[in-house]
Amino acid sequence: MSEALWERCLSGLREEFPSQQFNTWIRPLRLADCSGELLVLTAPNRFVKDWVTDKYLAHIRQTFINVSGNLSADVSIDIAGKPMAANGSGGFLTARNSAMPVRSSPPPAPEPEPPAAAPVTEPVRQILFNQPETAAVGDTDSAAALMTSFNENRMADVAPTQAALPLQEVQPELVIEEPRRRKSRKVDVEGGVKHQSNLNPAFTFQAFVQGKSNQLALAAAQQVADNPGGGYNPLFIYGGVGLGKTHLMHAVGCEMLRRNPNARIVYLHSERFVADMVKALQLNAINDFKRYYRSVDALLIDDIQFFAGKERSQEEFFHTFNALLEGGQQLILTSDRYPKEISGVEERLKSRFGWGLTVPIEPPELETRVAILMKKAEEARIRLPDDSAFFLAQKIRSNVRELEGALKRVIANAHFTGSEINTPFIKESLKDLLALQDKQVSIDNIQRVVADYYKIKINDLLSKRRSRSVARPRQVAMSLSKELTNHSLPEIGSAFGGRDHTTVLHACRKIKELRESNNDISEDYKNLLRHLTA
Ligand SMILES: Nc1ncnc2c1ncn2[C@@H]1O[C@H](COP(=O)(O)OP(=O)(O)OP(=O)(O)O)[C@@H](O)[C@H]1O
Repeated sequence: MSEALWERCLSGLREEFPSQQFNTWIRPLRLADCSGELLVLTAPNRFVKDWVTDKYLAHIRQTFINVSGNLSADVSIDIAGKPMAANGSGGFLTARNSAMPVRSSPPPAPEPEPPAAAPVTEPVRQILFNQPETAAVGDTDSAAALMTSFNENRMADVAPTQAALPLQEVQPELVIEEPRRRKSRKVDVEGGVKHQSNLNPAFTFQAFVQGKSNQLALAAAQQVADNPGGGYNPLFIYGGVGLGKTHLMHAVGCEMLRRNPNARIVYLHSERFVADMVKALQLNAINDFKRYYRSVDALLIDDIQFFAGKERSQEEFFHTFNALLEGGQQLILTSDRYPKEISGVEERLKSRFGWGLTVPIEPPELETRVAILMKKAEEARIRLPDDSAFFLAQKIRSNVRELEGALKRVIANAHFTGSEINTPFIKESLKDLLALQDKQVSIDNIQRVVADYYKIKINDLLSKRRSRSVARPRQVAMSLSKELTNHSLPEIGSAFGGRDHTTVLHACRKIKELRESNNDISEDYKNLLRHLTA
């Protein structure tokens, strides 16, 4: 009975929350008890408990009151620490202790330790790394030789060779003329393996601007930096391009290194992991590869979606992942989408991605974009008037990388021409970019075209009317706005008569569903898309 009540609450909550929020916060909750008026839930760890209590408890309580019909019903949330009610959905189970990540399936048997590695032979060294035997790698330690070289190879595409710099000596700064370089930092560890962190010392927590769109990801990253290998392992950050995932991941690594300069932290892009593995396989050096990646304190892998379709790499990563988790070493992963939505990646990996904490990062809203610009200007030691920051933030909405790129262009122009930065100067410096932005489809334009197409008034789209003849075109227009513009869900909601972002999300889902099941809607949508993007 109590389970049925909780299931009904869950269905209600699933309808009300965007899937991201539901999957991250509500789904991991487990029913512990439901006696009379009190629904007792457990959260997999303190972070989830605190966040849900703060943000969602009132909502859950209201839903419980609605489904139970008991006006004085209450909800409490505890941290999972005892066996919980059986419930197959979601990715959490109680782990060794309440602070540990919780698991959806029994942990896999640990893989046997790789046998002692054979030395890297001279031909191998030369073929792979183009290095003579005298290269500065430990000749007697093949793992060190191989992996140092892997990393030197890796660094070749991102940075010229540089002496390692102590982190605290590096001031974050906005480099105008040249993209900022990553500093490589070699760390000696037992067995002689040298790790190169590849961390960008400019990507710190201090340099990261907090906003509504990223506060959760930032809070989670700070928790991980405070307690690496603890309860939030792996930390999985997902969201669109240029929104700060890599920055946050580096910030954790930088903070860990600041606290413990001997920490072995390795950052790499997933494609590099694949490339290294392929090389290791070709050279019969896979055991060195395994030993290297399993001997880190923290492994940070960016854009994990690039593992899609690469089965052998997934297999290797799967074992590395398990070994690191078993060893209490921290994993941080990023992806452009929610783990379960990454296609071409094995289910067992996807489910493991959700064992720790999965947090979204969203496009920043206007205020955050302005704050980011002010911060970047401050770092570059230039004066950016408020109205100019506001103007730029209004014009460039897509992502932070583009925003930063636009500011860099303005700064460079000002530098070369000796001009003062103000709004007219920005307009002049970015006229090509701004013209392109203006050509992009706007919500206004979408509303006008959709209203014309369905022969209704624009005001109807913005009104509260719910008749099918108006509600459906409104949903189509919302869905097109999501697809064709860079506006966030709340921004779209507000452009449609001040609606909530959940209404927009519901509209997008509904239209997606209808386009698959209803030929008329599918045809209408295609026509409108064609018209708007012609
Ligand atoms: N909140 C923020 N505060 C300050 N800088 C930010 C913020 N968010 C993003 N940035 C900056 O924007 C740029 C792009 O961020 P980053 O590379 O982390 O994006 P990403 O989400 O990893 O993108 P991709 O998916 O393309 O790898 C970086 O220079 C980063 O410092």
